Amino acid sequence: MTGIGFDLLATDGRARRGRVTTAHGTIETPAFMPVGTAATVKAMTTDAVASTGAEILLGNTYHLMLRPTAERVAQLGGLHRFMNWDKPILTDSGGFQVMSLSDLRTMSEEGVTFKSHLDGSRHHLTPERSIQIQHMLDSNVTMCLDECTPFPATEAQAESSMRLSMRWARRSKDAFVERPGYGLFGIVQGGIYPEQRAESVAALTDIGFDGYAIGGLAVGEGQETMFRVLDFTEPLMVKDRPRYLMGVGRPSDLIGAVRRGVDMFDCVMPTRSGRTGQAFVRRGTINIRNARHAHDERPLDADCGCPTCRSYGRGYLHHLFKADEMLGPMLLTWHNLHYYQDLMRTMRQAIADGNFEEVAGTMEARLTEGDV
Ligand SMILES: Nc1cc(CSc2ncc[nH]2)c2nc(N)[nH]c(=O)c2c1
Repeated sequence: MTGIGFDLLATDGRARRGRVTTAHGTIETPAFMPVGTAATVKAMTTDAVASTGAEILLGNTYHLMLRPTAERVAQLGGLHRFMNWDKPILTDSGGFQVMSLSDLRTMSEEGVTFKSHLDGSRHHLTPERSIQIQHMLDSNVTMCLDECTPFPATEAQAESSMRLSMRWARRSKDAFVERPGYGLFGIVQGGIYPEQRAESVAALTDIGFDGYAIGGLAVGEGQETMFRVLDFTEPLMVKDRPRYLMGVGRPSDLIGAVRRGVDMFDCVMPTRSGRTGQAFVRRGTINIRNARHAHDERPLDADCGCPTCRSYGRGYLHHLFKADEMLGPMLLTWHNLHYYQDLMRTMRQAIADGNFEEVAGTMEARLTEGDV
């Protein structure tokens, strides 16, 4: 097997059931990838992450190059060994995080120069350097260095930004070291503009990648616009390679994007909001800090089989957050990640069974019931 393998196992409308094969194991798709930014999925051990059903997690070039540095992670055996995760890892290329985290950054044709948000030290990230860092991390899925076009952007701005990313994609591909079970994904840009999105898909397909991410979405455009961009972009993408929608999303985003042919997702929502006391449940969301949960002995979600819902009531979880006990963020993170994996498992089964629309419609309706 050269690069990353992908088998399309079933389709139901535009929804796809597939399997990605890497040197560190397989990933059933549609798949949700928990975010492990600084070599940890916050508040979770890797055994706990694996117990939720996650088969791949995300790392971040930006964070790891600053601390502890890619050289240190490589010296300590690579990211899998370093963080005790022996399944697949996908790493983002760093451009998005530079724009969202660091200040005093300058973009050029060569790459991006920025100051570390940790200690103000200066760093330079080029397509070549990003690919080299991801190789040192021993990442199974490497992402091209791209510029995530801001929203809103004019069509001219989106075109210029996308074309820079396409030139960087070519340089990323030239710098990538091919290894069996390891792959490089291109990232489609183009803002909300059909012609720009089409040009980007064509450019990346012409270069040739193991998978294709859809970038430049989940940047404030809203769900309706995101789905509209997917509706005219996805049909242009090759069917025999995985599609990865970056930074998405809430449960209703995942359902709508699977319906539109997306295979892989990542989002900080289940982990970040779990730490703030927001639980995702089948009927919507619960903010456990709300006083109405203080006396409630029911679990977060009666239909959830996670360790949190099996053993703890809302009243206890409410207490943990009010007392600022670290067990609170741990238990809500664990529940949210388990719920997200249950959602993906349900959609995978529905596509295989040929009743995706019925199952998805029922889940979408329940999400709006509220008053959980
Ligand atoms: N919305 C969004 C989110 C991310 C971060 S995905 C991620 N990295 C680490 C965790 N999660 C993106 N990353 C890149 N490279 N390009 C994008 O267009 C883009 C868009």
